Amino acid sequence: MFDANLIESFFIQETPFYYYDLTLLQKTLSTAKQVADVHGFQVHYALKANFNDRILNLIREAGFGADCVSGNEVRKAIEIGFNAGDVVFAGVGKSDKEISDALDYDIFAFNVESIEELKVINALAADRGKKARVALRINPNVDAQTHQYITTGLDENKFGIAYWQLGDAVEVLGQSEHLELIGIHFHIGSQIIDLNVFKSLCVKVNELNNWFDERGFRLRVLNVGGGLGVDYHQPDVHPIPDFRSYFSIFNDFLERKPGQEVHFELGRALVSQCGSLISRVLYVKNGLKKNFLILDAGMTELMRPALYQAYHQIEKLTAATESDEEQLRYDVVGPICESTDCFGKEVPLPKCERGDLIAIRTAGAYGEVMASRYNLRDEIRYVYSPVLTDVSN
Ligand SMILES: Cc1ncc(COP(=O)(O)O)c(C=O)c1O
Ligand SMILES: N[C@@H](CCCC[NH3+])C(=O)O
Repeated sequence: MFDANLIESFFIQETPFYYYDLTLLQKTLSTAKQVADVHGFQVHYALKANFNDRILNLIREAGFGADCVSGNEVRKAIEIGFNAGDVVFAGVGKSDKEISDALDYDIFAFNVESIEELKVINALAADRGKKARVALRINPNVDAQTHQYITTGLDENKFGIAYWQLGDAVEVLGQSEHLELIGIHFHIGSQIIDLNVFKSLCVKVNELNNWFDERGFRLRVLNVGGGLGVDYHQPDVHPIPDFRSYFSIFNDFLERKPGQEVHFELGRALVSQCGSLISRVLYVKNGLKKNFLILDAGMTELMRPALYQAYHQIEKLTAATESDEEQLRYDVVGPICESTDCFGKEVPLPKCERGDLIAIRTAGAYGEVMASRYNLRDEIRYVYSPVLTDVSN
């Protein structure tokens, strides 16, 4: 990802910053879009993964819709130029104001997460003399086989409507003149690597699709959410996720009824690999038990390692003139006043010194967006590679 010229250009930048390879982003988007189109699938990009303006613009231009989790994300999507008719809004705690604004924008659909929320949307739509399109987010109790902190589709998770409440939900829908049920929605978790998990999801979606059909609801949309994982260990081997295998599973295992649309909400899979956090070594501290590499970036810039003990590949970016020397092992840490401010332990790296540049890879998703000002840190900066003019290259 980093050639000598690019690394030279990094040396004159103030660090830390996010580097976004927009060429890789465009290739990722066009691959995903082409494969989705083959099956007639629609993809809404989950803004929560990264809502950087340049990135959102490329995603909109590539023909994706937007999946939002807050009123501000809905507004952002509209400001960037996504059609309101391509915006969906999920979230367990939508406020009255967020719902009202989304109704005023006339978004495509609300993914509704509780029976109470159905009633609130109905009342707010009634105030406006409108009919709100809703999909029921159902918790299918499917184990996503991912980190327990990012599993969302188990009974113990707060997300979605439980099976046992579906009868009540249907009753409320029957009494709600200002709601139109357009579909069912699922999202079982994030960074899912075992694609068999999605087969299990399809089984549940098929059962529920039949359940609604038997009760006279002709669902227009089956929305299976996002969750496709990326290769954090070998970003250069798998810079683009295997969208072909992923979409094929849904093509093969989902039983679509005539006219039904299948929607996805991918976040991480589209934007992770195009982003890296670039940082400078401030100090090399040789302790009794460990060697520490103290960077000018910390958990405030990328909190995934501190929050989930997430692995990110760490690389020394060497100027063209330098030769690679002795390999050492370092605990790579930041300047924040927390012991969890650590990007990796015992990381094998060429010998480092003050001023060296370090890249923390696969940071395009849930990186910049989760940055904080803790310790009154600076606002995060970013640098972009040029965009491709011809995406087919
Ligand atoms: C409802 C919903 N849709 C889509 C996503 C995007 O997930 P991912 O980035 O794993 O594709 C999330 C985040 O987990 C989500 O909560
Ligand atoms: N923020 C998480 C994933 C949660 C996705 C949203 N439900 C991550 O960094 O992996």
